[in-house]
Amino acid sequence: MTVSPRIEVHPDAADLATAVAGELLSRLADAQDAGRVPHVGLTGGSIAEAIHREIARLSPGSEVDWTRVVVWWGDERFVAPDSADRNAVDARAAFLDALGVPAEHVHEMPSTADAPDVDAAAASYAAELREHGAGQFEVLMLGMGPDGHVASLFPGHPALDVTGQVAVGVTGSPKPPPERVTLTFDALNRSASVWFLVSGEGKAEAVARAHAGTADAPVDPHDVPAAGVTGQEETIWFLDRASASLL
Ligand SMILES: O=C1O[C@H](COP(=O)(O)O)[C@@H](O)[C@H](O)[C@H]1O
Repeated sequence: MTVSPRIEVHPDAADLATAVAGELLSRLADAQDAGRVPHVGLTGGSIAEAIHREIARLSPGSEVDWTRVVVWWGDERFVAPDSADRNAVDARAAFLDALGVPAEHVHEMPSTADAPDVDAAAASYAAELREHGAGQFEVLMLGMGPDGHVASLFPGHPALDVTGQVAVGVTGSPKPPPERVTLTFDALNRSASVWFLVSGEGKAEAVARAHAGTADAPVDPHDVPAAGVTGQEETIWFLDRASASLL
């Protein structure tokens, strides 16, 4: 069953970051109360960085036990492990290290130090994920680029058509760096909750295009890849006013 996406608009990027961080802490605490060890999918990008800082700030006032949280990524740049281009480098610096998430619970995608090429990196991450439910995260957070890309699935790119795989290597990404690893649509669509995190006027047109579909004429994910991802139980688009301005 597909559940209709919900749109939540916040005044600006700072409010959006605070709201998402607060909601995530509350979901994680609820999951732990219910006896689960929540698995969360992280993303990169400008608004994600602000959210990570808010998670670190708000966490001490929450009930979340970070030793019982497991983190994964929806996509990653295939570069050196300590490169500032890595999505994981920001997340580690902003909150994972400070909050004491155990190293064995932090599942980074392979870097150039871990795998010979993007295909090997994708195969290795897929195997790791398959041991843990192949991407059935409690919450999967995703950014969206101004071109509508999600994770590292870019409009018109062959990776969009990969099925029956959990992860795929990407070469020739239109946004640098060119080599990346991304979860496929199959895997991105397995999570209970999918949260899109989108801010800024530069994303307004892509947001409007992602939501322009109808039952008879759905948006083609080849044009707007973000439109091809939904959660099993909920899909929430967390927007600021600027990114929602063309809805
Ligand atoms: O390249 C990427 O871009 C998107 C969005 O980034 P933003 O800076 O435009 O917010 C991000 O979601 C993705 O994880 C990342 O690899």
